Amino acid sequence: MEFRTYPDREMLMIDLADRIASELRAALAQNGRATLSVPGGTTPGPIFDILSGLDLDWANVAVMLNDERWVPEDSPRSNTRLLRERLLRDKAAAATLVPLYADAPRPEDRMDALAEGITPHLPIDVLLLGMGADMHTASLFPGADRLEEALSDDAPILLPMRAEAAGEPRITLSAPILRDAMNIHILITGSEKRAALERAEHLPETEAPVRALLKSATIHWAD
Ligand SMILES: O=C1O[C@H](COP(=O)(O)O)[C@@H](O)[C@H](O)[C@H]1O
Repeated sequence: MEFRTYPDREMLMIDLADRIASELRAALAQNGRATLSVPGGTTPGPIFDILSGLDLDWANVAVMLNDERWVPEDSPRSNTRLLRERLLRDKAAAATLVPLYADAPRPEDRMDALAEGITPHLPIDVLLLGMGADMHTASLFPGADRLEEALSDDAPILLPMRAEAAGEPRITLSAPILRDAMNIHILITGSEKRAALERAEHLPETEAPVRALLKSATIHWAD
């Protein structure tokens, strides 16, 4: 694990967006297409704003979420909504969104169809992860009902996930799919998350799910 500290959040967002763009360009040069997988939540918005204006062959980039809250797209809780509003606009409007939500009462009702849509876009070229202060990443929450299954090496691509801290039901990429990504970045801000990440290194994955991704990740932090 590599830990990068930035003088402030603005520098972090500019630098990391630039690094993500370079990695996407390298994947495009090598394969003619690239897959970018990103978190939702409150932290990555500024990176999305920067990326959306960068010159890149976006028409050959597939963008997907690491996880989604099972809420319709007009909900303020929808990660897909965040993606559409902050990333898939301007130059990045040409990218293809690989959906992680479909209109159905439960994630289980659409799991297979959504996984089928993801398969052609694997492995992920560039993975950006967030982390909660409870050490969850994607929707791999401590204490979640299907966490052990999602952490196992033979986990399916996608799993439904329910946890008290999660609020609504979730859908998430599993740990092996996330771990298979060519480039892995974890974006965290503030002292609480930094302390949580340092704790995670010494805890089992069931208590600190982010640990499942730490080995090959670069952590990007600013206060
Ligand atoms: O619920 C979620 O939380 C994490 C962390 O979000 P943040 O608001 O603390 O930045 C996020 O990475 C994940 O994608 C999201 O669904």
